[in-house]
Amino acid sequence: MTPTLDQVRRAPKVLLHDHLDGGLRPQTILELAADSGHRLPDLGAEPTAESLGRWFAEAADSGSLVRYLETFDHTVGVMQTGPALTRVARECVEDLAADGVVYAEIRYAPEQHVESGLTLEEVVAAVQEGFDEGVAALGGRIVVRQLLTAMRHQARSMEIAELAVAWRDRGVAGFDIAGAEAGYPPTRHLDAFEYLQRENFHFTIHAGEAFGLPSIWQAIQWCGADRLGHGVRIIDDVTVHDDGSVELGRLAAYVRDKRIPLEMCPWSNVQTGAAASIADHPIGLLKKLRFRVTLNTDNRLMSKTSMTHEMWSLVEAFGYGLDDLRWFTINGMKSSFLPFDQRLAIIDDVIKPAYAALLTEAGG
Ligand SMILES: O=c1[nH]cnc2c1ncn2[C@H]1C[C@H](O)[C@@H](CO)O1
Ligand SMILES: [Zn+2]
Repeated sequence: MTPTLDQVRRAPKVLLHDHLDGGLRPQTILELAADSGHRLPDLGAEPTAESLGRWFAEAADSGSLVRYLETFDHTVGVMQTGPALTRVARECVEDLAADGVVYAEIRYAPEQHVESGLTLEEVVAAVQEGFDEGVAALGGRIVVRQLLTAMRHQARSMEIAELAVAWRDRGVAGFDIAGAEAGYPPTRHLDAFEYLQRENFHFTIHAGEAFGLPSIWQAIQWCGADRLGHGVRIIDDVTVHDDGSVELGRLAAYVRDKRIPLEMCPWSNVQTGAAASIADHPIGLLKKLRFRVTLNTDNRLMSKTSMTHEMWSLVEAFGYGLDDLRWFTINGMKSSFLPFDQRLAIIDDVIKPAYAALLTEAGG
């Protein structure tokens, strides 16, 4: 049964892959740029929230991850003070809650926010302050955790991993590496991943987005990633025969057997050229094959998206019903870096009852 857009809006959502510096409100960027003197891109006329938002989406719509990433200069550029980081973090929580998100893990790279003299510690504290303010203002309707990202072309991953562990009981649930994938394999940061494993901590790795199976293989078999950021290229290890039968290669079989979560971000992949369109996105087949697929936004500003938009696009492209959206949502919650009892509580007390009510309303 096809849900209405309004039902999708109201459905509870879980978001594991969303970049803090990829989700700013355009109006906030304008105001923070005016405060800080950061030079925004030349739009030919005085920028408005609308024209700036359009610029991000168009510039990011490049077919290349490297060019997509260039737009972040103008979000990271205005996130260099404590108050700016706190504001962006608070607004992020407000926007996600308004979109129906009940649990979110938000990532960013602390090392990119020290240009004006903040310490790494101060960066994490400022973001946490914004999350706490946002969650408190919403009466705890949403649970939010930080993931600390290290940039894969830099050499600070060990330091960031230690920072994440130091904050593990104060709002940081995990670690990640991001940035241009080709030329920067996950094994470059093996020491950081080994450290995190020794600390019994959690991490995900952006892998299989702009680069293929070797990146996914390294992330899992060398680095021990709990989850894969994107992981779309796992489809290269899946063969569909003429008679419709499907054969999994060794790596794809391992990922499915071990229930390794794929943090899929369909619209981001269309923009960077990792998928030709939503209808052609491997998420359709991977879901059918029962991989542990989760649905995410990646960068709400650059991809002009939201969880509602991602879900609605899948409803339109694949005819998904509320039961399919519930499956993605529960997969997301099962795959989160929260302690098991807290995951279960959100599934049993929040997600299941809300979907049951929606299904009853939809007559199913
Ligand atoms: O989809 C992505 N792939 C790789 N890196 C990404 C993606 N989206 C954002 N980033 C980078 C740019 C940000 O500045 C950084 C930290 O959030 O992570
Ligand atoms: Zn990402």
